[in-house]
Amino acid sequence: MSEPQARPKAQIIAGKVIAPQTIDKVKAARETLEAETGVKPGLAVVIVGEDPASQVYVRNKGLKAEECGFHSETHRLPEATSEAELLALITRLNADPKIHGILAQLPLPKHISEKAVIAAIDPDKDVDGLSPINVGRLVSGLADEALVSCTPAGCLVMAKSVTPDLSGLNAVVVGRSNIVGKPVAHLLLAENCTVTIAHSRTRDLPSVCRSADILVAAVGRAKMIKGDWVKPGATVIDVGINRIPAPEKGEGKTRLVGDVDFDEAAEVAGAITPVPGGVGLMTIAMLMANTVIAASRKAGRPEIGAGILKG
Ligand SMILES: Nc1nc2c(c(=O)[nH]1)N[C@@H](CN(C=O)c1ccc(C(=O)N[C@@H](CCC(=O)O)C(=O)O)cc1)CN2
Ligand SMILES: [Mg+2]
Repeated sequence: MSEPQARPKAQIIAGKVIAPQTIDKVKAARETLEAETGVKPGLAVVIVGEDPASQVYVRNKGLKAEECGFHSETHRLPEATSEAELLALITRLNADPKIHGILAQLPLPKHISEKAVIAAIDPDKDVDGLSPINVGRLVSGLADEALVSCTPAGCLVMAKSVTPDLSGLNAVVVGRSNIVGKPVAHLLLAENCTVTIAHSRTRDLPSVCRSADILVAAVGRAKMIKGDWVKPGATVIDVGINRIPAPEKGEGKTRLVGDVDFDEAAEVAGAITPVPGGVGLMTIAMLMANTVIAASRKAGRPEIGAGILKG
């Protein structure tokens, strides 16, 4: 009898491959929408203050919107902007027919309520999918009306790139944040997965994780999920972005790692997203998708935007 073959290492679900595929679909849908209705999707990004990382994300969102052929506006407001001034801008953008998507880059300065700002955005223009109305639509299964937040939506695209039909699979989501854990759990439920949301009080977390065909890690704790927590052949989606010391790169240097111990998990999983270069790269692609989805609904042609997330 021949020796059994060593199991190959996990397939890498690469954001640098899947995000451009999503952007290609966005561009095609934008072209169809404009050719058939004359509507050009418009995205308004609002940033308050000088946070350097936020500046980079906002610049990348504007550049990507231009690359997709959108009308793109970036509103840069000083740190001292009052909540009332920001709300007045949101009101103007809500009423502007050129604008189909509005987002306020987070975090906002401490003197401004993020909750109040997000709630002020017209839910049909809330391309971050963070408003209570859009969360409610998602939970109620109103997929045709909801705008789904970008990181959870990106997780789903990545999981479906490996297993297009998730129906009946066991999904475990580690983390119960409003921004990732809860929405990703509802997206998986809508795909007919059997979903468990695990969190800091979950008993025997390793064995709960080992029950997962789809394991989503969104806790914000570096390398918490070990290789022997992963079911052989499972798909692992790592949402964590944690900066840790990297003395091997030199004194004071750091590197990014996920919530999953990648080297261990990749020996066991069937497929896994890396950090960096995984889910993070999908966030801006899904924002572009949501902008076309919002514009095509407004133009009375929802199927054009909906096509981006099919097949
Ligand atoms: N209004 C919003 N604010 C914020 C969001 C958001 O979705 N909407 N998310 C983050 C910031 N963000 C986009 O805004 C974002 C974060 C990370 C990445 C990304 O590509 N990460 C890379 C690693 C990048 C690195 O090397 O530092 C990766 O994971 O590979 C994109 C967008 C908070 N604010
Ligand atoms: Mg605040």
